[in-house]
Amino acid sequence: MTDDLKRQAAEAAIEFVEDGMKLGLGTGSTASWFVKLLGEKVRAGVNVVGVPTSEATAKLAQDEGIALTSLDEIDRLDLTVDGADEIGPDLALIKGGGGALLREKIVAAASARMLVIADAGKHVENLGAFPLPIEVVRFGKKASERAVAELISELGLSAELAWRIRGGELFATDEGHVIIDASFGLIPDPEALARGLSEIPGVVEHGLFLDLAETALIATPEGVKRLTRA
Ligand SMILES: O=C[C@H](O)[C@H](O)[C@H](O)COP(=O)(O)O
Repeated sequence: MTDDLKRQAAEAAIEFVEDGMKLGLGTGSTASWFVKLLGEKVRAGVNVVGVPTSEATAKLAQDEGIALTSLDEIDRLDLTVDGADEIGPDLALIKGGGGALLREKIVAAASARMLVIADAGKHVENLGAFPLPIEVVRFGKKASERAVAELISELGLSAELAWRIRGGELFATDEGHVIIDASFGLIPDPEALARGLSEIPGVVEHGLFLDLAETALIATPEGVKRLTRA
């Protein structure tokens, strides 16, 4: 059921693709549907070029026969289509459940437009039930963790911090960094938290995507809802 909804959101996003576009290609199970459907469009003759937001998406796009480039080769992307872990008020997002947040944010910021696609379960009244990914460099990672904890307490919040582990090892992002997952339950002021996290030297990026998504396509059992940021 959820997978069906993810596919429906991706199908709706395909309608935004025009011949000649430079596209940011998101990461995750929902964005993968978009990449697969884009592959069908390419095989049907539509000419696009993509910038993938992860090694996994690069591999999938290559398998689908989608031409790829990098942000070093082009000036600007027309459109980025990506999934999210949570979509809150004003299309504020939590992303990074798959660890691709850094490249995803760079690609979204280089795009004229970011379109986020999701099943209805991701649409929330307030951000924070999904643990917020915070990407830190390996050097001094314990000091970075302490700085994150201090910031959280200065902001009057509380959160459980956990290093992301996969296969018994610290999870490594495509850029070789590690991730702290911060379980807040509720993030009452995402802007203040985002600002504070960005000021910590060892924090490379965090999963709060604020003022980036312009449109959301949310697939519900009653059809795909389109939300636009005011
Ligand atoms: O790092 C991963 C990305 O931010 C994903 O877009 C996000 O986790 C949503 O993934 P999914 O569509 O698999 O739920």
